[in-house]
Amino acid sequence: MATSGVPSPWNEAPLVCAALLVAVVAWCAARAAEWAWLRPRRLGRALRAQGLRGTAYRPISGDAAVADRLALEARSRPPLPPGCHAVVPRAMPLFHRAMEEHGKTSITWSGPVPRVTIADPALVRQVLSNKLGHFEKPGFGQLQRLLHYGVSTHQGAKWARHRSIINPAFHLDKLKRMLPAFASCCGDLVGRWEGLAAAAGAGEAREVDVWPEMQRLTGDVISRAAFGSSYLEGRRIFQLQDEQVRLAMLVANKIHVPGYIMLPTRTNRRMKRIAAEIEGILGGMIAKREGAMRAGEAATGDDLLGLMLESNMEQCGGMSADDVIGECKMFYFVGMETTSILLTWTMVLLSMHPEWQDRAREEVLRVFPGGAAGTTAPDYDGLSRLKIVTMVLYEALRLYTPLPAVHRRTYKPVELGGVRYPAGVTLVLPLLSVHHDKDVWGPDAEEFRPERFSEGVAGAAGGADRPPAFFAFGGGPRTCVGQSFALLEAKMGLAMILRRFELELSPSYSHAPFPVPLLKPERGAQVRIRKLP
Ligand code: HEM
Repeated sequence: MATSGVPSPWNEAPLVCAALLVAVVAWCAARAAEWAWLRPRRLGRALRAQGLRGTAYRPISGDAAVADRLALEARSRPPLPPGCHAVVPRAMPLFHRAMEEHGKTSITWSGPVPRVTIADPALVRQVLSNKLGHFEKPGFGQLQRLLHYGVSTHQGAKWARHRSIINPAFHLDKLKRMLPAFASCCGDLVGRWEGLAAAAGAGEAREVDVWPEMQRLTGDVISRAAFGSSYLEGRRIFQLQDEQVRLAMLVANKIHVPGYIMLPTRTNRRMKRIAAEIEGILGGMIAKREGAMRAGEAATGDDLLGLMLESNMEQCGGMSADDVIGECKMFYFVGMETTSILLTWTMVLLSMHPEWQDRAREEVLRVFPGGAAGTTAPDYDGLSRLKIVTMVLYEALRLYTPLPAVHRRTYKPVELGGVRYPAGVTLVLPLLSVHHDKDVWGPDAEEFRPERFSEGVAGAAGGADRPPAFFAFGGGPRTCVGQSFALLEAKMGLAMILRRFELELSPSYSHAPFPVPLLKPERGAQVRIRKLP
């Protein structure tokens, strides 16, 4: 049988496939070169051409690897003498060196990627306020998405929609309704400490590591405040997330490999199972609440989940069920560790500075009479009258800023402080360094002096005529949503602890602020507690 001379398109198929494959590989290679190699170099050249100088860190790949190396270096560094608050050189050696050598705007390189560190408070404020929309948060990696994915990671319209739904849950009148939950968790902690102190004998001191104690307290507070009566399920989520974070640390230095998280390694599989379990629990809780709300029950409660669902309903369902799950996961992440760090450093500082401990206790006992035996929980009016305690908390936030740095990326070309930045430059705003800057806070910047906040935050950095330079909660539109929540919780905790216990630094305490990624006490926070008569 004769075959026709017309060529079949199928005969060419392998050729076409091969050509397509070559084109795709070439395109990927060009993009990879552009993003991993050429583009960073171009950005670096554009910045250097304008006179910006910087410090190269030994080239290594990936942010997480840098973080690991910094962590190792910090661990090998000797602790600071107790009472020394000059923590920046120990906690942020890379940025500190860059600033010492090149001033308040400098470049740091880890590999070919330039990052500009900006430590001038006026420029920091300008970036955070983002008046013309030139700055965005840098992209978040696969690992971050697995851990939490909420308002703190979203951008643009999605961020604006989520933020407007979440904001009302943190209004003062709503926070006031959460106070009983705060008091009950603080009461549990105080009860446990009384047991420990009683076991030590009357008038005797007992050593506790306040760091895990404060983590437990703030974990309980966020569980109750976020999930109200479903608090025990909330606690389970907290345990799972804790394990998730520990696993995340194991894979952190491999995560820059594209698709790594998809590989079926044992750790990755466990992380995915955890994420699925958390989402299952949260999904069940949310469905139960939504069902109750649809049935017209006033079942939303005074907790964050209920308030968020209420606000979501008012705004005609701006968030999907998955979005609500993401936001709940985020509350744990951003809300728990930060506040526990604040409380831990505050207690360490009050143990180092007994004169301020006495002043704070006197104030607490004056506002909430009844002495160490006082059983009534502090109310909102009383907490808002605690001026000395507030000053102490602000000074702790200044010296031991829980989030030592925040990051932004230029979204469009922008001029800032006389330098023109192309789009795509990562900016590091080292809040901790700004808070320790002697040019801003005066020659006593490294000293614990809560009185600098006696007129509030605005005039704290060198008087009312100087612009504010306190950024512990960030600033601008992306300022911390939970600021009042955290301060109220910290005041409640401190008031209840101070009126019952005296704190002193334990001889076993080693002063080692540890920066990756939040400013934690690396070797614990051992404090001796003594029950007051
Ligand atoms: C002492 C405690 C806290 C400190 C020092 C702190 C600090 C910060 C800082 C510096 C930012 C800005 C990050 C940036 O600009 O990139 C931030 C954002 C945020 N914080 Fe807090 N925070 C604390 C407690 C809390 C609590 C208790 C919650 C919630 C329960 C919370 C929720 C958030 C959220 C949702 C954002 C993201 C806001 C946005 O991007 O629109 N924070 N926090």
